[in-house]
Amino acid sequence: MEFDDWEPVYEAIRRDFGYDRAGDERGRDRLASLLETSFDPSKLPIGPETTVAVAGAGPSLETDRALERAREADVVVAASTAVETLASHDIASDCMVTDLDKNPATVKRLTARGVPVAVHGHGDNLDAIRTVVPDCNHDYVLPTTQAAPRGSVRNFGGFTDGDRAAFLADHIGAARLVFVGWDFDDPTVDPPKARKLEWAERLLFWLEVRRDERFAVLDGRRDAIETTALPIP
Ligand SMILES: Nc1ncnc2c1ncn2[C@@H]1O[C@H](COP(=O)(O)OP(=O)(O)OP(=O)(O)O)[C@@H](O)[C@H]1O
Ligand SMILES: Nc1nc2c(c(=O)[nH]1)N=C(CO)CN2
Repeated sequence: MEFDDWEPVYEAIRRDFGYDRAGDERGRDRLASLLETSFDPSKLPIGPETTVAVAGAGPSLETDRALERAREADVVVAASTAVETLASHDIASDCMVTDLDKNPATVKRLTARGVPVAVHGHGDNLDAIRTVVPDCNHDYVLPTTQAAPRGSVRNFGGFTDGDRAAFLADHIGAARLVFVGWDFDDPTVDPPKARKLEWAERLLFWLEVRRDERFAVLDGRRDAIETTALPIP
């Protein structure tokens, strides 16, 4: 995903949530100032033959079906707390994607063990960046932004941790994406999180159109997805 393609969608998200672009750029610049280099995403074992399980943190992640599909995948890219849920079932994540708002100890531990973590900087996690990133093994931190990329900080597209995981796997050239632990209609989430999940759903729809793939997680939902903000013909 080139930033030019992402930018109009980012603008729509930013307007919807009232995020300040300058704030997101501060998040990006804080990451850039702490990290001169980035983990090279092409080192992830993802390629044209690879099925990637993109794990979200919805309650369905602990169902037998979801765990089985995560085990069957070649590679697991997990969003935020999905890493611990999978680990509690002896499933290791090959990469974590996070904006550091829930489980910083996991971020530090994974990077220390050589598991890459895509750390997202935005206008509302400046303190977390300052307190967590210096304690990570920088060789395994992949800094990301939703604003324009700069220095070591990349933008692969995506907004919530889970859909950014999907855009990252897409960028590296995954053959197939399967989604586990995705519950768009989860009644246990608060209204702001529900709105974020609405955007996540739109973004996954955009991604499947771009990839010319059909994500089963969207089956039965496509007709109701609001697509006006998406550059879909
Ligand atoms: N029902 C759900 N509840 C939470 N996350 C979900 C759900 N369904 C899908 N997801 C995906 O799982 C990701 C990880 O969720 P989690 O609640 O652990 O992290 P988070 O740090 O609050 O996420 P974010 O900061 O992106 O909102 C979400 O970003 C979202 O993309
Ligand atoms: N400025 C800003 N950007 C974000 C935020 C957020 O709370 N503020 N949350 C995200 C995923 O939860 C992704 N991006």
